[in-house]
Amino acid sequence: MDNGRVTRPAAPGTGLPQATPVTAAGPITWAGSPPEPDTSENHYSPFVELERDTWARLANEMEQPFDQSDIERLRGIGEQLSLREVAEVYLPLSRLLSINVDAAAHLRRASNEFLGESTRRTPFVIGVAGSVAVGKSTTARVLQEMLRRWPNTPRVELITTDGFLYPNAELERRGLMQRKGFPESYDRRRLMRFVADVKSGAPEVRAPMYSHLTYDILPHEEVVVHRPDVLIIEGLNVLAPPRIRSDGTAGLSVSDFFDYSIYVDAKTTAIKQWYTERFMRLRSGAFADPKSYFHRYSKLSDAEATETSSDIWDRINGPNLIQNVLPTRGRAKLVMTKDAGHAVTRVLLRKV
Ligand SMILES: Nc1ncnc2c1ncn2[C@@H]1O[C@H](COP(=O)(O)OP(=O)(O)O)[C@@H](O)[C@H]1O
Ligand SMILES: CC(C)(COP(=O)(O)O)[C@@H](O)C(=O)NCCC(=O)O
Repeated sequence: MDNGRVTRPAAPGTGLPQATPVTAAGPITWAGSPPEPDTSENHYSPFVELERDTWARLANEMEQPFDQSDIERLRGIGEQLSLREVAEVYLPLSRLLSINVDAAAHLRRASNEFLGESTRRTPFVIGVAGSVAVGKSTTARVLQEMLRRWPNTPRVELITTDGFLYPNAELERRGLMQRKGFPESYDRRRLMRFVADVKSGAPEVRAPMYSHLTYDILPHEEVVVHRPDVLIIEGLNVLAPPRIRSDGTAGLSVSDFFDYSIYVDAKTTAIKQWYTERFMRLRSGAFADPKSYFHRYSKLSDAEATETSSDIWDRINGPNLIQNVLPTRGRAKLVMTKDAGHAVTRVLLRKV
């Protein structure tokens, strides 16, 4: 995990435009008032659905901020990310997020004025949820890099929730080694405290770190978050609903502290395929390192590797997706749906 700590400064005039109005993209059919009340099934959905073409048109006047080397650096193992995908999908998304950051600042100022308060700006927190292997990390890294180039958000930090998994020794003790990634495999109280501290404006908040290499928490490492303009929190369960207490009342959930949330979505069959393909790549890459927890898998034949990854998926990641992750999709403010080739084909936006 590199936390995307890429120190490339926002370059005024060479990156993104100062504040291109979204309407510069031309007529947006979904934004107009329909002549007749919408009585379709969609009427009852909390989301407006935008096909890729409509979404991509929003980027019309915006300048491509990345070059090919940025793409190579930001894309995860096995991910298909192109300059076109960045321009047509992620650029409008970063602009929408930037608009939301401005709106939150405006609301805070107006509320302060009304209440006679003088509260300080705290980080704008964005949650990125979705299955294992769906490409959350790439989405989060791309957004981090893009948001840094908008004038109102130069300081964007990123953390992944795997740091809040219990260490393997504790998972063993709780009988959860085969449940890694399920809600109960995380120290949810610690994660909640972390997000609450960030959102209350604490100057320095620390998070533990996880290593995919050792498949365990790194006991002597941590990520330190210093009151950024934006904090992106990426992880499987970031949209999980609150737990119900024994007296029947609901507690808080991490997402109560989010200012915005994104769910990265794709068909389960496609995600399983991506997981398997990534496993094959890791076999000759990361697993070849003797320090890798999965080193024993580096010697597997193609057929054995396919069987092993399929088994891990069917026992752990697949059931977790169905039981815990997918049910949180409707809690997101925005859902990005990918096709089997990793391209985003539509965007669902919560109605405002
Ligand atoms: N066993 C592994 N060894 C090394 N890297 C891994 C391993 N498993 C996953 N990764 C990397 O960790 C990151 C997070 O993966 P994951 O949690 O599946 O989320 P996503 O694919 O949605 O970003 C990805 O960049 C992936 O390539
Ligand atoms: C570490 C993960 C639980 C993801 O954690 P996240 O950052 O989403 O909280 C996942 O990548 C994982 O390792 N799952 C366990 C099963 C497997 O090895 O694929």
